[in-house]
Amino acid sequence: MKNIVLIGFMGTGKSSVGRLLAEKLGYSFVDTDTLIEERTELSIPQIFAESGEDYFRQYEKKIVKEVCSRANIVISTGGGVPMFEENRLSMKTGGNILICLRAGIPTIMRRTKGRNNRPLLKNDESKMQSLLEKRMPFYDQADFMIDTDDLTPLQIVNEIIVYLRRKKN
Ligand SMILES: Nc1ncnc2c1ncn2[C@@H]1O[C@H](COP(=O)(O)OP(=O)(O)O)[C@@H](O)[C@H]1O
Ligand SMILES: O=C(O)C1=C[C@@H](OP(=O)(O)O)[C@@H](O)[C@H](O)C1
Ligand SMILES: [Mg+2]
Repeated sequence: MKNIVLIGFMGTGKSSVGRLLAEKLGYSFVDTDTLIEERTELSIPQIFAESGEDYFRQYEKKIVKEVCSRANIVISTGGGVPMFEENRLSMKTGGNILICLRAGIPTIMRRTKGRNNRPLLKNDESKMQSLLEKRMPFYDQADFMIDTDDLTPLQIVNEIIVYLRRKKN
């Protein structure tokens, strides 16, 4: 069976929704950031600080390729993953289903405020807006998109399950 891959900007809920979706579907769950942290034994901010973003992106590409070639897993990606052609190819391999979670800037600010685990998020609304705009065309390549502003993680999971059932029939 194919994998279900969640993409989207930071704070849209990929990690939390992915875990819950996997539970509901009886699939395994992999979060690419968590796997990178486990393999390197470093936190994401430590990797950025010690080795730089380019090193992180190379490592991320290897991890994305590896997990996307597996089966029956829900994969939550980091927000930068769809920006790279190599990752887009890895994610589409074997007919994986790509689901994009969306949220507006106020929601993203609210959900990520007070956390310092995202080195690219500087609590600057206009920078966030321009990064989101730059990335939007790549997020839009997903098979299915959900606006998460007014939904709980459980409601989002239910919407995804309805979509998957409809797609199957
Ligand atoms: N639909 C939602 N409603 C309210 N809070 C949410 C929702 N989705 C995620 N969150 C919260 O927002 C924060 C960021 O979510 P996370 O899953 O880490 O996002 P991402 O992996 O996309 O960066 C977490 O504290 C999470 O509990
Ligand atoms: O958008 C990005 O470039 C990033 C998003 C983060 O993951 P989340 O989207 O899960 O926050 C993490 O991979 C890293 O901080 C870089
Ligand atoms: Mg995440």
